[in-house]
Amino acid sequence: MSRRMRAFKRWMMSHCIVYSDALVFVDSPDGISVRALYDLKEGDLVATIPKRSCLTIRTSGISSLIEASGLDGCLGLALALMYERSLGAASPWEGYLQILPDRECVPFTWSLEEVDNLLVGTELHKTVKEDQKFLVEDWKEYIEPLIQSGPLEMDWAYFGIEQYFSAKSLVASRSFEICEYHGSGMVPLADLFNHKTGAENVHFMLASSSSGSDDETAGNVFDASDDDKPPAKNLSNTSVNGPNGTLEMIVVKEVEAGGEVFNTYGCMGNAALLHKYGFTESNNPFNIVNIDLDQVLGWCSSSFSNRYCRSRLASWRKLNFSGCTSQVDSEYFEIDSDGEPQLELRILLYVMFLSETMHQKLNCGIDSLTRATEADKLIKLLEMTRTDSLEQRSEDLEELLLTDDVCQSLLCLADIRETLYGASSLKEEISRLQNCCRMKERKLYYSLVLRLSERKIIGRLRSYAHRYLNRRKAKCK
Ligand SMILES: C[S@@+](CC[C@H](N)C(=O)[O-])C[C@H]1O[C@@H](n2cnc3c(N)ncnc32)[C@H](O)[C@@H]1O
Repeated sequence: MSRRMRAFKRWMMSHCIVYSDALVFVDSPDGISVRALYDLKEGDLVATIPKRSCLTIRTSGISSLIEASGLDGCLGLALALMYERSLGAASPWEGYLQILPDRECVPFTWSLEEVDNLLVGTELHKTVKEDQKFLVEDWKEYIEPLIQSGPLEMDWAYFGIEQYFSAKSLVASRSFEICEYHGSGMVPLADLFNHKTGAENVHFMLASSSSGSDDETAGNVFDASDDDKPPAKNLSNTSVNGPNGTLEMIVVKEVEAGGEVFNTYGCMGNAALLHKYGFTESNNPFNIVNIDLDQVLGWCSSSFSNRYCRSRLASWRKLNFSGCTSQVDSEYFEIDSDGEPQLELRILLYVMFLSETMHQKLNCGIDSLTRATEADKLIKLLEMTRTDSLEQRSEDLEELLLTDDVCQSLLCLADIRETLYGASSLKEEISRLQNCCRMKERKLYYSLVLRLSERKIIGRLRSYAHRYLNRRKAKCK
């Protein structure tokens, strides 16, 4: 066992963190992971972690300054983390802090050149640039004034912009939402488990019956893992609120002796995994690709006049359709991992290609359509804009949107979306990934996995459009 792991184990013991002797902590050049020494069975309680041992804005030595400055959330926690790190051996969390990496390799810590080279075309490119801008703004607005005139002597060496980025990367990738009182916090031990999409072995829970809990409720254990769960990494149900109490770690899926014990950080695609945690997975079923509304409109205006496009877009909007919106204020459509484009995009393209007569008919009846339920709206739209009667079963209705024009425009949009990745072909990127070492070229490796997972979805969008073009051809024969 490594020296830092031994020190961490001693620290856990002195902070009443108790864990099963079936858990083994493996410290390798790839980071720390947790393995099972013996078989773990569903329902086994494998660790208990007192809330008091967690580093939160309430437990940190700088809590009064954080409260007085009105800082909360991730920013407050990042300041607490920087402060405890600045204390070195004098911090009550020293034994825990020494096992943390200096920073997590999340894209907002990359250089601008790396972001531009590795993420261009991907769902993260714009977002990461915005993140970097916002982080600098936050640091200038909230942290810098504390260094210059704060009541504590805060040293630039520990509270500078670099240290802030490092702390934020650790907060993003390792913090858990504990309860309303503590907010999110660094939870020692719980943050040693790696993620596996849809295949986690443990869940973290707030134990409502633990001694010292402020809010003792009927002895139940709160489990944040119900069907419409927040990510299991999130313990945000506040039924057990207050400074004291215990977090528990329970096995939800058995692990054989020797196997790695995984947690889940939630159901998310590779863009979100890379964004928050600095890694990606191959074959992640939650991957998606987005196509911006601006790209769709740009392509439409290469075929139609601007006036024509505006009027078709206005009809689509009058029907109360819209794309998704992001933190960078763009409107976009999702293409799911099977290559199926969001229904709203198919409807927009359908409306774009309506004949002038049908478009006029639609506009005359648009008020009745807006009053229809979501389910009826599509039926009414198709009834109003088609010459033949609708005999299809409802599951086939969406297929009626996929006219030849709509399918052809999906193919064009796929090509346009793909150009954003730059000059390298898909084949070249596959061979780059094959020759890339994950350990030595982490940023390149994970960004290539992201790029390829997105480009594969674009390929599936093409197959989707071809499939419907072929079906229509076959029907016409
Ligand atoms: C909560 S920590 C997990 C413990 C971590 N491995 C360590 O060394 O302390 C989260 C970080 O672990 C790494 N990680 C977790 N799951 C991973 C996975 N499936 N593949 C690669 N890295 C992973 C990522 O660097 C992530 O930001």
